[in-house]
Amino acid sequence: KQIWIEGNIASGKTTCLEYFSKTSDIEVLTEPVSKWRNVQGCNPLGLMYQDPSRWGLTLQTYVQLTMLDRHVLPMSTPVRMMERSIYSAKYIFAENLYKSGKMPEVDFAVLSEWFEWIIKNIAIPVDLIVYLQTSPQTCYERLKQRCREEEKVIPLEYLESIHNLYEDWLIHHKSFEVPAPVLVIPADHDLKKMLHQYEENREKILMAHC
Ligand SMILES: Nc1ncnc2c1ncn2[C@@H]1O[C@H](COP(=O)(O)OP(=O)(O)O)[C@@H](O)[C@H]1O
Ligand SMILES: Cc1cn([C@H]2C[C@H](O)[C@@H](COP(=O)(O)O)O2)c(=O)[nH]c1=O
Repeated sequence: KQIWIEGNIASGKTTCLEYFSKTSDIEVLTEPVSKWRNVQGCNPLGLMYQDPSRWGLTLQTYVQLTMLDRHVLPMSTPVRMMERSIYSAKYIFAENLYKSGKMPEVDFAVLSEWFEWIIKNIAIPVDLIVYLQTSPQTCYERLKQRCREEEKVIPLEYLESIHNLYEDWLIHHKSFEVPAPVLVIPADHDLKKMLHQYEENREKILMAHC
């Protein structure tokens, strides 16, 4: 079973995965953010936030590669939970850069051709998408609390755009094809309630498509 945990920046994906990582026979793959912050001594994530028009393609190309690298890892347990996917990198983040006028058309076209080639030629199986649905305001507060250096420049409006793209994709089915059933978990609640909800949904999540 392959399960993707999707949601806005600082919605609680890593915290959710940490919780499930305590279960035996589950492999948890977190996002390779450390790579996005340091590739051979360069920081494409930081560069993108400083100057998205110049560095958006650089970051998104690297995100696409590192996500693909995660997707093709052989499974070592019956269940794999992965933080986001090559799909959300493209449908949410690259799309946001392009739609907001910060990614030039030619950059978006090249990235899109790469993406289309990958999903046509390489199997990227998924059984369930768990969407942690938050308000942008909650994410904004959690983002400030987490205090990742590169993200200090993120305004609330950025989280609103990411939120709207997620909602159009996974809730309203208005933008792109959704590759698996979606389980929506309301995620504005405090940690105690979130852990309770994860427990309540444990079977639904781990038995995806049985
Ligand atoms: N339910 C919650 N209530 C309050 N704070 C939370 C909750 N879940 C996570 N956090 C905190 O919010 C920040 C972002 O959470 P994280 O799990 O890293 O999100 P993501 O992986 O989606 O970016 C972290 O500082 C984390 O400790
Ligand atoms: C997938 C993806 C992510 N990013 C950025 C967004 C955030 O600043 C970090 C990921 O952190 P999170 O707390 O796990 O959401 O990376 C991006 O710019 N482009 C992408 O495709």
